Amino acid sequence: MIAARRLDKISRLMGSRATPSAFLKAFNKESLLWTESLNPKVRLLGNDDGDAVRFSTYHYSSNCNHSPTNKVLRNLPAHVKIVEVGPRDGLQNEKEIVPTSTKVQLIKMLVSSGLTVVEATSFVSPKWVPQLADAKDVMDAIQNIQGARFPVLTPNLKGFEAAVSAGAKEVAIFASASESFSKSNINCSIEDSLARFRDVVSAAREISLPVRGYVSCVVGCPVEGIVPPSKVAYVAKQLFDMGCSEISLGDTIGVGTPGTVIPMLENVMNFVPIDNLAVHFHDTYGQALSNILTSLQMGISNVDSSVSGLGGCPYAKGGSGNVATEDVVYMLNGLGIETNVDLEKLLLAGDFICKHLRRPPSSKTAVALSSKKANSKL
Ligand SMILES: CC(C)(COP(=O)([O-])OP(=O)([O-])OC[C@H]1O[C@@H](n2cnc3c(N)ncnc32)[C@H](O)[C@@H]1OP(=O)([O-])[O-])[C@@H](O)C(=O)NCCC(=O)NCCSC(=O)C[C@@](C)(O)CC(=O)[O-]
Repeated sequence: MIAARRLDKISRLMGSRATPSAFLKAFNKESLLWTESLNPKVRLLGNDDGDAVRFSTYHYSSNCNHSPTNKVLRNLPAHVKIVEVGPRDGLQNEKEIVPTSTKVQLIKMLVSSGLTVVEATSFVSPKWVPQLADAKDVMDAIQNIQGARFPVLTPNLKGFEAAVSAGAKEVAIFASASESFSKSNINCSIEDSLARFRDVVSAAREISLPVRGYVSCVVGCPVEGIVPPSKVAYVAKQLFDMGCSEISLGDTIGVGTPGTVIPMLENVMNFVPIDNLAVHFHDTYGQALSNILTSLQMGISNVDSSVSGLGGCPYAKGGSGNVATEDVVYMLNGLGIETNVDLEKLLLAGDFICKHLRRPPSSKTAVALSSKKANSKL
């Protein structure tokens, strides 16, 4: 039986989202096992028959709709927030510059499918990313669209000020866990970028604007190869400590598998509360959905994706598009996880932009449904 004093301490630690090491320090294995059985928000990781048992505090949704008897599914969140990045991450990498009116129509269709966060554009140098040079015009045209938030990327104060005067209500800054990628993407070192971002976050704070922080190259870098999880955790912590409300962890070149994603997430979770984390997977090796499922099982409930799998960073050679939003929604529907997204309407948005780009829709879901339709006509 655990004494009342100890119980009180356990609940205080849980309330404060204590790190696993704090739990380890404060309690013995028995009390943790006991706590786990009472509260699904605390979970043991690894085997528990040695001295070096690893513990982790995962914060799960309390109203999860899965049967607690299913060990694989019981820890999944009941709801996932999808951050649609197609109009920004998707279109920044297209050779052809998409007209503003097409971008705006795409955003409208995405919102009408039920997506509540649509990253609209970037206020970056038009010399670096000419595809998004019409950022102000896009923002002007979407001002009156209801039902969604439209964050935009801002690499520095110049971009932040332009975004705010164009009506942005939410911005995102983007750092990298790889020194080489930081230089090629934003032309400065990681430390210099963090100093710039502090200025952006403090300017945003003054006008109560939420700031999202990206960390790129969280498992691999096109130049440096493997990126150590501790570097990712360092940059994520810096962004969180400076005031970012959500940290999106980007596998920019899509090389991750659950084998590399799990240790990376474990490291980051030691410093950033899980509710403030999002995952952003590119699908170069077809691993994005397994990485997302793994992340959900670890307690993440914010997922970035791009309609029809558009995307890629012009400064990340070898990377391919993001995971397709249609495929994420299909998987989440299958798992009984709410997204509030209407898959049919989302497919229409994918079809719309792919027609414009003169290519067939490339989400697996769109391909499967169109061949099903074709077969049913035979
Ligand atoms: C950061 C800079 C600007 C530095 O670029 P720089 O050349 O080092 O900047 P600078 O301060 O020396 O300025 C050079 C020129 O750019 C102008 N400038 C300076 N800032 C801005 C601005 N905000 N908006 C418009 N113009 C700007 C500035 O006024 C000047 O104009 P000039 O005097 O030559 O006419 C540049 O490197 C840049 O714009 N990089 C953006 C690259 C980018 O957008 N990459 C893709 C997004 S990141 C990504 O996709 C990854 C992510 C987020 O999806 C996650 C993942 O997948 O992992």
